[in-house]
Amino acid sequence: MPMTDAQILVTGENTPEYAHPGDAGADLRASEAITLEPGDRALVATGIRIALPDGFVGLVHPRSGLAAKHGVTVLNTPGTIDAGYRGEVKVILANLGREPFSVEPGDRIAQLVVQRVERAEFIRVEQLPGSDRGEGGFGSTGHRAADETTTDQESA
Ligand SMILES: O=c1ccn([C@H]2C[C@H](O)[C@@H](COP(=O)(O)OP(=O)(O)OP(=O)(O)O)O2)c(=O)[nH]1
Ligand SMILES: [Mg+2]
Repeated sequence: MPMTDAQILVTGENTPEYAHPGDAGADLRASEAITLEPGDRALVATGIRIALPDGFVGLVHPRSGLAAKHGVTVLNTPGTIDAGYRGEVKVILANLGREPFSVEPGDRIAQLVVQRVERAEFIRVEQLPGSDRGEGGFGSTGHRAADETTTDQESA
C-alpha cells in the first residue's frame, strides 16, 4: 500500500497516476486529440474533475520531456486548481517549438503536483518593517557569480 498524504476524489477516466513511488507529479492525460501549430496554445481537456481537500492546491506543471524534445509547455505554469473547483481540469498547452505538435487521447500532457497551502490574512498598514534586501529585486544581486567581483569590462 503506497503512503499517501491526501485523498483526492476523481471523476472521469484517466485518473492521474504517479509513474514511480516518490514522484511529486501525477501524470495528467489528454481526453481529446488536438494539433498545436508552432506558436499556438490550446486549452486541452483531461476529462477529469477532482475534489481536493480544503487546505490543498493542485498545481499543473509542464512535463520536462515535452519541453526539452518538442518545446511544448504549460503556458500558465503552474496552473492552479483550487480546492473548491469542480469543473473539468484543463491544461493550457503552448507549442514554443518549430514543428506542429499533436496530442492523442491518453497522451500524458502535464503533471499535477498536490501541495498544502496557507490561507493568508492580508493586513493593510501604513509602513512595512525594514529588511536586509529592502527594495532590491529584479536582478539586483547580478546574474552570474562573476558580477560579485568583476564588471563585464574588467573580465573582457
Ligand atoms: O491550468 C489550469 C488552471 C486553472 N484551471 C481551473 C481550476 C481553477 O480552480 C480554475 C480557475 O483558475 P484560475 O484562478 O487560475 O483562473 P482565473 O483566470 O483567475 O479564473 P477565475 O476567475 O475562475 O478564478 O480554473 C484549470 O483547470 N487548469
Ligand atoms: Mg482565479
